[in-house]
Amino acid sequence: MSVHTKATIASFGGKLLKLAHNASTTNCEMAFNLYLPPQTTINPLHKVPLLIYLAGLTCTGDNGAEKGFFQHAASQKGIAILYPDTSPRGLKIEGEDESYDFGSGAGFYVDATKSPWSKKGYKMYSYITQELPKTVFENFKEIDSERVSIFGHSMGGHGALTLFLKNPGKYKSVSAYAPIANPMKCPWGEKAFGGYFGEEEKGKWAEHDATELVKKWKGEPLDVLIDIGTADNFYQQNQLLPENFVKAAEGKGKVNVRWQDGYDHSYFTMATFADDHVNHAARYLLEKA
Ligand SMILES: N[C@@H](CCC(=O)N[C@@H](CSC=O)C(=O)NCC(=O)O)C(=O)O
Repeated sequence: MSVHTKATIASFGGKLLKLAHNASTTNCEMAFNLYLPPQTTINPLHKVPLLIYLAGLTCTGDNGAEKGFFQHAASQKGIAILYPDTSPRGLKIEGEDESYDFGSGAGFYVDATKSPWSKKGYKMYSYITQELPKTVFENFKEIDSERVSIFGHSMGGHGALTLFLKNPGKYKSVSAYAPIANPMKCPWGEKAFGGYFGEEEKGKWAEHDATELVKKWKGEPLDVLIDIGTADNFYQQNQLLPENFVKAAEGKGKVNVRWQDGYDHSYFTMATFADDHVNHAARYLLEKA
């Protein structure tokens, strides 16, 4: 599947590409950003690994690319970063654009099973795990499809944790900022899972809940980095529930939750700790690969 380039922007010696393609899973054109580090132009035969950043509610692929500051360390380490959108767009579903936490900008990285969302294209799990990476690897031969990691923020932190836990071995590492760690138990998750799966389908909800998934984890010992600000208003409103994830992950490896004093839910937090998250992925994409 071809992609078209809307802009090429120099960034930390590499280039940030603003791209779009027609996606069959989501039934619409999807915009995304891709950062190619300088190593890809210095030696075109040198393949670089890929780090996928999943953004939160209301975001597009632009938020992380423009405010996350991830290109700084990615440029030094020689890692490409993929910034997908957070939902399909413009599917003409009633209610699609009515609220910030459901529909447009709030795909929750799941494949909806409830109509009309399921029929129209709300299939962000398939899009992120299959169609988008396939498109990227076909069009950018300088990226190594065997070395992929994932991280994200808030709804995207939920996406990163669940995609990692549901696909042992597919991603070399995972980290998250302020993830929605137990969506079955918080207002954001209840609304999204009720809408995309149906209120009664609690078994389906559990298939996309990081706290439920980690209880069943049988893969390699975990090494998860999580940053949360002590001034995060959504943590204070019980939308994130990281303690539930930490408890459920006992005996499954390391879950390093760093409480960052005075930091909030915003991209100032992502930017401040960006190098740590890219370096966490780099340990698995470069050193342990
Ligand atoms: N509009 C909402 C808050 C929306 C919000 O804060 N979104 C966060 C992600 S929240 C979890 O997924 C975000 O990253 N926003 C984009 C940004 O650039 O900050 C409200 O009014 O509460």
